[in-house]
Amino acid sequence: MSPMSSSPAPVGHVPSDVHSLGYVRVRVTDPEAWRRFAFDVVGFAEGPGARDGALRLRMDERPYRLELVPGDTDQVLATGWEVRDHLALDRVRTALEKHGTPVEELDETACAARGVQAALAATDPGGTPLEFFCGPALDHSPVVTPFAARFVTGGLGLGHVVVPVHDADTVHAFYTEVLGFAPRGRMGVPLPPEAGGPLWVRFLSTSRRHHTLAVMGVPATEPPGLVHIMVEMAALDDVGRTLDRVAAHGVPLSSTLGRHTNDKIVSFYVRTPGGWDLEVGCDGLLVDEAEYVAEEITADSYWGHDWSVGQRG
Ligand SMILES: Cc1ccc(O)c(O)c1CC[C@@H]1C(=O)CC[C@]2(C)C(=O)CC[C@@H]12
Ligand SMILES: [Fe+2]
Repeated sequence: MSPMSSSPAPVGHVPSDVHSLGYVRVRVTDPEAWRRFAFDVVGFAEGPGARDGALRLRMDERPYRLELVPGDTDQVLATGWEVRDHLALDRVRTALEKHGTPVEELDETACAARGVQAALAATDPGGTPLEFFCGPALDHSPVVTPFAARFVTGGLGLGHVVVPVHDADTVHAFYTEVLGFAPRGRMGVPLPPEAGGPLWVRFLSTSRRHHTLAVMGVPATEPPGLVHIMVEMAALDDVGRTLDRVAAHGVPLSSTLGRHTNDKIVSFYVRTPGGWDLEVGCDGLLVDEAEYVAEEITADSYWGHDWSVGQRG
């Protein structure tokens, strides 16, 4: 490009080497319950290439976006952050090392098991296990989901993940200052007076998706280390039909349908067999970074999202 040409930064550009939430790997104690939940209730496609009894939930041209590994705890194994290429992966490694975060390079076997060219493993200051990877091997066969729902992924990644953290400020600083995530605002969740001040949820992203990560400040973290994972479907009818199947199968809801005030997503939350929630949504906002400022939302939703449904017997 000639030095005279001034091409504006693309709308929504966040200057981070982290491109998107590429995958999440979770250990699960009940793979059979997960099989029914994933394929008969939610309607993921089954992805190819799973090893050792793992389940691969496919949403798009990736062999999986969620990988469920059988084991004796329900626990997040890795949030998998995708970078553009091996050069970006090197820069991420340098940034982590400079910050003093130990980084481990995944060997060829581990990369082959994940279907990626190269990957690093680290742990964030809140204790969430991280992987950074580049070069995902694609599956070009048609994405045939059981109920014909289509998922919104692509450059926006799989959706978002919310993790519980003890020290939200330190974790927020790690993602913003070390990894270049853009702050996308916060919300204070009121607690009963005896519990002290509000519980803060802070939102972050590397793309036009309003948030790909949120950290929820809690007094103490414990497994599964996940509050929820959000997946976005292409149409309200996909979400509505999924809600019908949740009811038909008697799977417990954690929250009714509603529209969030920050990412504008219309979603509901359903309890997974892993003891954390899956948020199924549609109609997410595409942030224009040129216009955006980090805001504080003072209600989680414009309407709906009745969380008391999850507390009922
Ligand atoms: C507030 C909000 C905006 C966008 C989202 O995608 C989203 O998941 C939320 C809700 C975050 C948060 C939660 O996940 C656990 C239960 C919480 C703390 C509530 O009880 C209200 C806000 C909820
Ligand atoms: Fe969410």
